[in-house]
Amino acid sequence: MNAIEIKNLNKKLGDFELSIDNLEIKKGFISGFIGPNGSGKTTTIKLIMNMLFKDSGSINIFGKEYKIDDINIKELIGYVSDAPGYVHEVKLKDIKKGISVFYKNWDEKLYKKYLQKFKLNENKIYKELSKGQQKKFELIMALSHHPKLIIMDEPTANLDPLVRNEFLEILQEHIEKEEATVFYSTHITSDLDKVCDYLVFIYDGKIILKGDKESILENHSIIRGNKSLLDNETKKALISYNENSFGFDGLTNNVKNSHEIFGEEVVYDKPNLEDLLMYYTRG
Ligand SMILES: Nc1ncnc2c1ncn2[C@@H]1O[C@H](COP(=O)(O)OP(=O)(O)OP(=O)(O)O)[C@@H](O)[C@H]1O
Repeated sequence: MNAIEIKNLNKKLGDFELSIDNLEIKKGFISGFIGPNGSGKTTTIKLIMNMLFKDSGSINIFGKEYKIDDINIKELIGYVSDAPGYVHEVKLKDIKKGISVFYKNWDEKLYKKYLQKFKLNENKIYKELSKGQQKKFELIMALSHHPKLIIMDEPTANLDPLVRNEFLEILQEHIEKEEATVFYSTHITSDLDKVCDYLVFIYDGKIILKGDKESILENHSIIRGNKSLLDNETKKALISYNENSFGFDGLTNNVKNSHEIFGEEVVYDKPNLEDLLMYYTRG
C-alpha cells in the first residue's frame, strides 16, 4: 500500500491551476518535493492535509479518505508547515498540553527526550525561540505521537547548516525506528541529495518528473559542446540548453539517444538535483 495516492486532482486558485493525474508516495521512504516558487508545492501539501478543499479528484492516505476517516488520518500524520506553527505568546509546555490530548499515541517520554536532544526549555514562550528553535519544536510536536507519515513544507528553510543536519538526523532516526514515510518540499536540493529516496518534481501546477532519485539522475546527462553542433534537430534531444560565445550546455533525459546524436564530440556530465531544477525550469 502507498502512503499517499492522488488521482485526477484538480484545484484552481485565481489564475493558477494545480492538476495532478497520478501521484503515489511509497510507504517507508523519504520523497522530496521540489519545484520553483509558485509551482504548487504548498497547495499540494495543503490539499493532502485537507487544509484546502479540492475541486475534483481523490486523495488517499494509507488507503483512507478524508470525510470518512478524518480523525484516523490526522492521527497518522505529523505535519510541519512552512509558516510559524503556533500561537506566539504561549509557553511550549502549554502548546504541548493543548495539542497532545488529540493524539492517542502521544508519547510524553519521547517528547521529553527530543526536548533534551534539541536543548529546548519548555518553559520558554514560543515567540522567544529563534526561527531554528521554533522549527525544532514543531518537528518534536510532529514526531512525538509516532506518526506513520510526516509531511513537511519547507521545514529547513532559514535553518543554518548545522541545525539542518540535526533536523535531518532526527528525521532519519525516526523513520528507521517507526518505518515511517516522509514527504517534504524544499528548495535546498543538497538536503535531498543527502536523504531522499524518491523525487517528485512539480512545475506550473503539474508533476513533470517523478521516480527514484538514483534512476532520475542516471537517466539525465548534461551535454557540453561546440555551438556548431546545435541545430533544429539536435536541439530536440535537449530539455533546455544555454548558448554562450564558447559553446553550449544542455540537459537530456535520453542519454542513449544523445550519444547517437552527439557522439564523442561533446562532454557528458552527471547532473545533480540543482541542475535538473535549473534546466527543467528555465524554458
Ligand atoms: N489563496 C490563493 N488565491 C489565489 N492564488 C493563490 C492562492 N494561494 C496560492 N495561490 C497561487 O498558487 C500558485 C502556487 O502557490 P504555492 O504556494 O502552492 O507555490 P509553491 O510551489 O509552494 O511556492 P514557494 O516555493 O514560493 O513556496 C501561486 O501562483 C500562488 O500565487
